[in-house]
Amino acid sequence: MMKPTIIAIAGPSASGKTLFAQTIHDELVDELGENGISILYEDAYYRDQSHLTMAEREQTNYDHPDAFEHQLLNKHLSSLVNNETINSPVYCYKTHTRTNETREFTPTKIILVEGILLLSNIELRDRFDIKVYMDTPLDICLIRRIKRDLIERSRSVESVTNQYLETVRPMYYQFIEPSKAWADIVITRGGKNRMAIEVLKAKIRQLSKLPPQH
Ligand SMILES: Nc1ncnc2c1ncn2[C@@H]1O[C@H](COP(=O)(O)OP(=O)(O)O)[C@@H](O)[C@H]1O
Ligand SMILES: O=c1ccn([C@@H]2O[C@H](COP(=O)(O)O)[C@@H](O)[C@H]2O)c(=O)[nH]1
Repeated sequence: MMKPTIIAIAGPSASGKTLFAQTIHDELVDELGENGISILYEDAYYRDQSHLTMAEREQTNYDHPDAFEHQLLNKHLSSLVNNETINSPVYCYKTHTRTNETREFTPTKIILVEGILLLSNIELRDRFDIKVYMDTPLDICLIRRIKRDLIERSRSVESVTNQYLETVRPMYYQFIEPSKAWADIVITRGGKNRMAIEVLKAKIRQLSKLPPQH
């Protein structure tokens, strides 16, 4: 099999990274066939915190690069580029730690990697063939995050807004926003930007036919 092409989709929390990646995946998966396209999540590489109490886990700064095991993600990306299967961790937002399961992840021609701090880390950055940044305004992200986290991540409005003020917003300005400078493509208006989806799909179709120029 040809060497996988790795596409990073970075940007603030609730900017639409997951929706954008999932839409591209779902609209191309049949066309690209078996081993065509898959999504890997940076969030899966949040550190295991099973040794901490729930109260301690709630104090973690999840928007600082140290919250992630980026070294393991980097090692896994290296394996995938060499067409080796990996076992990605599986993270649970409700318990704030990894589960006992892993996800067997077989390399595909196109691998979309999605996460907040992918472009802030130099080793990771070097792994990506295309770097995309979702440039959704922070107030829109906050509204979407409140709605999503209440339904999907068992949070209260108070916990989301406290976390936003204490860590999410300051870490955005310290690490995420500056990492936009590394992006090849900056996308406005979030995960439903139809033209951006079509442009990425066209590039992916082209890359799926050609051996990548590494
Ligand atoms: N352009 C958009 N319009 C409306 N809702 C959106 C849009 N983009 C994303 N969302 C919604 O906002 C929430 C956060 O999006 P998500 O893709 O999970 O963001 P991220 O992966 O960046 O954290 C989700 O509920 C998603 O469906
Ligand atoms: O245990 C956890 C782990 C992460 N978070 C928050 O999640 C977002 C990143 O995920 P997105 O899907 O990009 O929103 C990050 O901002 C963390 O604050 C968490 O709250 N708890």
